[in-house]
Amino acid sequence: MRTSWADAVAAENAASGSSNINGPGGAPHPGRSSYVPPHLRNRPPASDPPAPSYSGPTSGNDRLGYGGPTSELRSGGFRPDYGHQGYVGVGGRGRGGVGGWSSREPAFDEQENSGINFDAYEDIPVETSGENVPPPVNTFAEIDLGEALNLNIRRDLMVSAQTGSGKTAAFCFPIISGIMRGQFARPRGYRTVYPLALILSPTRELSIQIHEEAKKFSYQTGVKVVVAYGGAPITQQLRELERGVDILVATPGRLVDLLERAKVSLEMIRYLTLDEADRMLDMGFEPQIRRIVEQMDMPPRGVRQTLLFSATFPKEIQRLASDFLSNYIFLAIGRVGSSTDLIVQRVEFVHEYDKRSHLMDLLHAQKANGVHGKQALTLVFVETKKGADSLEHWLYTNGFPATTIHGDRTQQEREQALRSFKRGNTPILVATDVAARGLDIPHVAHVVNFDLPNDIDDYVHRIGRTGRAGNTGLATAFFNENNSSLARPLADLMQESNQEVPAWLTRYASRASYGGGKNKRSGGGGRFGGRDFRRDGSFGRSGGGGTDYYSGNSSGGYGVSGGYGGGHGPGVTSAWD
Ligand SMILES: Nc1ncnc2c1ncn2[C@@H]1O[C@H](COP(=O)(O)OP(=O)(O)OP(=O)(O)O)[C@@H](O)[C@H]1O
Repeated sequence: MRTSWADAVAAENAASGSSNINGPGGAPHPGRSSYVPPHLRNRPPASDPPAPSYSGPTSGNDRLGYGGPTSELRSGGFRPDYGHQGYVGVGGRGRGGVGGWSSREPAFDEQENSGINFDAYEDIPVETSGENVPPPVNTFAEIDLGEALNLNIRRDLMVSAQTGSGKTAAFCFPIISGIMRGQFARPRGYRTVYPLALILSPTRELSIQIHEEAKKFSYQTGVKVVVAYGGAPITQQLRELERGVDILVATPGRLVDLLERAKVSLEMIRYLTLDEADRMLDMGFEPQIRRIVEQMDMPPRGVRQTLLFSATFPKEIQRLASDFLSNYIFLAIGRVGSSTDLIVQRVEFVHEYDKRSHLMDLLHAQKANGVHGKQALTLVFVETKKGADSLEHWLYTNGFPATTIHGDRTQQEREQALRSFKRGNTPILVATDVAARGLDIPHVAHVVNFDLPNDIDDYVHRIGRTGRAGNTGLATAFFNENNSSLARPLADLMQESNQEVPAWLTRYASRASYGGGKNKRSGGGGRFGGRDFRRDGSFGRSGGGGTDYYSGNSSGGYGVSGGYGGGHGPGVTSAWD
């Protein structure tokens, strides 16, 4: 029988009687040698990367802090003869000081997360706003399935909850419960089906995942869940629909197709959920969403119940979203990487031409420190589809089994890539932003932002692929001059999440302070978890006068050049499908 990486780690943990080999407060494995990247050998500990005032690969602007001659790095590929002398940390900016993994950092050999840290839940701040907010429920046991749930599901909801906190269950439970309790007399169409609930999500893989979760939750309830998404044969999906559907999970494009063919009617929709709602209402999806919600036969707001969920909720998007909601409650739960410290974030200064060798160094270190030399599941985000293919190829030829997921691959290839990654067959997944949101992949130990996104919210979602459900994770970002516009929001986010912000990033951030752009944040004391825009008195429907957290202007110009969610300059292929 094949054993996956995760199984191997679990077995090792069981054998050692510990689920946390080198976790917080734990000591590194005695006797386990560690890999030293070539450019760090015989070098003093890391120092600061170049000050932002320099530009170009001059000697003063070089990665001296990373150990010297870049020519060595540029030519550096996989060299199996490297000695193992104790890894001192690429970039060496761990929270425990210079070099090495600090005792608070999740080590790479901590590949299997240590189980859910339930204590951390107590530290997660929860805020609500809106009228007549129902009292909170702290445990499932205390739920009065009658009154409390009925009250909870009577109101519309906009939820901003940190990644991996369990939003899927949060919107599925009331829907399933409501369907079970309701008496719905549905029309009998010859070829048309009338679902009671619609869950829309921005990617096919996320729809598949929500469908799987919703099916588990509705097991033995009689509630039928069907999924419809693009890139897969529609005939099979139609067959499933014809067998009956209560909850339809769909991507917008395929749903529009089904509506146009009159295969689905939204007339009986009682529950509408937009997962990753901010993404669903940005430039890319908004027209399709408006068409589905406002121009077909869906009951109006106030008649249906509408639930919007995401980890991020820019104010301009909240304003758009309020068109779909009626007298709603805003609920903010936690902040990404917040006081619970689940995701350790590192940012390293890496020139464009050094990125590959730098990644290779990280992967070697990870492998050397890993269990039985196995690679921890690592998700590497890049900007473009072409970039994803090319990096995957390069990794593969350098001895690291990798696969890739992006919009130019067939749906079959995409699903196969995800499966292979989850099983540890190809423990490195090179991805565009198509994998940034919602995907719940157990055991992702490390997220690498090989190319940083242009938008801080995309960064938040990407790093959220690790550190899920109370587990710990590590996120490393490669930063260089091309990412200057992200310096300030990144520094703010890291500071807010109690991460160590490198001095050079702070310098970049202070230079970028007056740069404007959609990453500009208003006022002090940022709130990355989201804040109800209705509480900002100046934020009117007309869009005048308010300082938008993102747009930096008051003309409602969200999604200016580059566009939210894609954020690509002219001539660059969109990473989204
Ligand atoms: N009460 C719970 N106890 C234990 N695990 C849970 C609980 N609720 C959810 N989970 C698990 O936590 C993981 C993350 O949940 P989910 O995918 O719904 O997160 P999310 O908040 O939607 O994240 P994202 O913002 O990335 O979409 C899942 O594996 C889920 O099964």
